[in-house]
Amino acid sequence: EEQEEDVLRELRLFLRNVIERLSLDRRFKAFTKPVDIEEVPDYMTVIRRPMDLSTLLTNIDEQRYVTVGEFMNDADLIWQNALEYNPDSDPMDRHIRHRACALKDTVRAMIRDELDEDFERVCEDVRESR
Ligand SMILES: O=C(C1CCC1)N1C[C@@H]2C[C@H]3C[C@@H](O)[C@@H](O)[C@]2(C1)O3
Repeated sequence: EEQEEDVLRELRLFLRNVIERLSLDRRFKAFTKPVDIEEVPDYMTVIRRPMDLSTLLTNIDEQRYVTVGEFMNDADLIWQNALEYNPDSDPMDRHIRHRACALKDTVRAMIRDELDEDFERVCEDVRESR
């Protein structure tokens, strides 16, 4: 009912704000758009579920996330894929993995610091009711 739509609208606003702030952080520029498969032809053979900040934003607007947990499952793909595709000891891979770890920690800190537990519980109740 209306109250459910109010909760989901507030969730979308919170998640868009998280992505906006991540996208402004220069460390995370490589995560803002899908990996260019012309530039990296084998990427799709290694990474089954590509993800990036712009795709997260599209998913929010398409109302795919009813809980923060569902959003986190996709957000985690961004850094997990980066660690998987860039595992080598060369400086470029290490640089990407450092930024991937920073992205992981930054998202978790934002959620821990800014998401009310009771609000997430209401979102989970909405999910269970559907
Ligand atoms: O994994 C990634 C992105 C970095 C975080 C996501 N890429 C795979 C390629 C390997 C490395 C160097 C360039 O070839 C560039 O195309 C990529 C992009 O970085």
